Amino acid sequence: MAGRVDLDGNPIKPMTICMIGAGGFIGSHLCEKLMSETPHTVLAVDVYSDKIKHLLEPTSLPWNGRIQFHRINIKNDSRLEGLIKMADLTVNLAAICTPADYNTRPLDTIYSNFIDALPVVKYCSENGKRLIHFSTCEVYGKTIGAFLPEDSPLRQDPAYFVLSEEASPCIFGPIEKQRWSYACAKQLIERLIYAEGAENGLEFTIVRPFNWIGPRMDFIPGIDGPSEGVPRVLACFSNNLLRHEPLKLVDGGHSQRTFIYIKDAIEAVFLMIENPARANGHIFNVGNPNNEVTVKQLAEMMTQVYSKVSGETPLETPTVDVSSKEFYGEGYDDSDKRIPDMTIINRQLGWNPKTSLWDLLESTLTYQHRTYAEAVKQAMSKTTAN
Ligand SMILES: NC(=O)c1ccc[n+]([C@@H]2O[C@H](COP(=O)([O-])OP(=O)(O)OC[C@H]3O[C@@H](n4cnc5c(N)ncnc54)[C@H](O)[C@@H]3O)[C@@H](O)[C@H]2O)c1
Ligand SMILES: O=c1ccn([C@@H]2O[C@H](COP(=O)(O)OP(=O)(O)O[C@H]3OC[C@@H](O)[C@H](O)[C@H]3O)[C@@H](O)[C@H]2O)c(=O)[nH]1
Repeated sequence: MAGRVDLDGNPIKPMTICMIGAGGFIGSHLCEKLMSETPHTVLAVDVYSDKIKHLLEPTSLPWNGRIQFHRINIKNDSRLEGLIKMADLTVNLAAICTPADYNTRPLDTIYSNFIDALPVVKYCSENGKRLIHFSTCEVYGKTIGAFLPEDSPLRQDPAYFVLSEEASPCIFGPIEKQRWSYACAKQLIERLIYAEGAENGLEFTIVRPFNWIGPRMDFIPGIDGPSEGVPRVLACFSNNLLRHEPLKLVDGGHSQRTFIYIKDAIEAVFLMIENPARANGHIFNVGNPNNEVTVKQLAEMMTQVYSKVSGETPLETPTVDVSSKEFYGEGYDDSDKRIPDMTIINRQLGWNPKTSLWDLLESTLTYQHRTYAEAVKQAMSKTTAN
């Protein structure tokens, strides 16, 4: 840890970071790396702490005293401003961010992603504190290419699908497609933060994650989350594989995504944290353009990788099609394709992702199997006995 320098060769001073949503998937990985590799202190704010319990106890851990957990719901807790004032930097990760909620709980989604984030922005701006805010690749919505005729050669032209922070428009569906409640709320908070920067000098960085995946993402229904809950695709497919049931392809699984390993993505956030002069005032795509697949291809790959890591033979029919209405309910819609333009993050931070989709699935599914296989087996035998 001694002699750590930033990208311009300046020594990095220990800082205090108020991390809101620290108990979630991304927060837990950030906290882990901050504790093991830096001298920084974290004021970890969340309503849950299960995913960072291993960092909080026992008190003999080498970073004891550098991480404090504050069980706070930011909707209604006056302690928040004090914590932001105590810190040099606030990282805001708190949000409802699972698509199954966007069309079924649109009010909670909008409140969580816009209204609840407002005081955080205000406290940072009023107290002259730096803010790193987590937005989403969903602010781009659909690609321009999605509106071209199916057989148009322009669909192959990157100008019609690569998503660029400074050039791409944000294209959402109609209001009755409540899927876009999340993207729209995230877009508005981005605009507010940008305006605070322009009018009041707020030092900010906005992160747009493109499908970060890895261990500790979401939950396995009925094991460490509600039986009827619908997590994001990694956990949905993991659950199907653990239960030896077909993976469900929503509307045929034709949508395309680029997946990035959480550990690669965290490196990018670290560079932002420790290089304010290069990160302030910027919006960054953080993804892996080399890891693009259709959801159907993802299902096929996960089936193959899971068979390798678990030693179980895949089902003869490993996937089944399901309509989005049946799976998510009324008001669902989808992003067609998400390839991040990497120009700005390359230029400002010299960062590039490293891990291939196969490798990241292998380490992630090894973790899923080790963590959940036994519990799922027990839960299934109990259900059969009943
Ligand atoms: N994982 C991805 O690929 C991805 C993609 C795009 C955007 N993001 C954004 O990154 C952020 C973190 O995502 P994640 O994947 O870690 O999700 P997550 O659900 O695992 O983490 C969010 C955390 O915020 C906490 N939280 C929510 N509301 C809160 C409140 N009112 N008070 C206190 N804590 C609250 C939750 O308890 C949870 O621990 C979110 O803002 C999300 O929109 C993530
Ligand atoms: O079991 C499933 C689950 C999901 N899917 C499909 O898989 C794709 C990816 O679904 P995810 O649940 O991971 O969520 P999305 O990629 O659509 O959105 C995510 O992207 C960025 C973040 O802001 C959020 O974490 C989330 O909104 C979608 O096309 C979805 O319809 C399936 O085909 N089967």
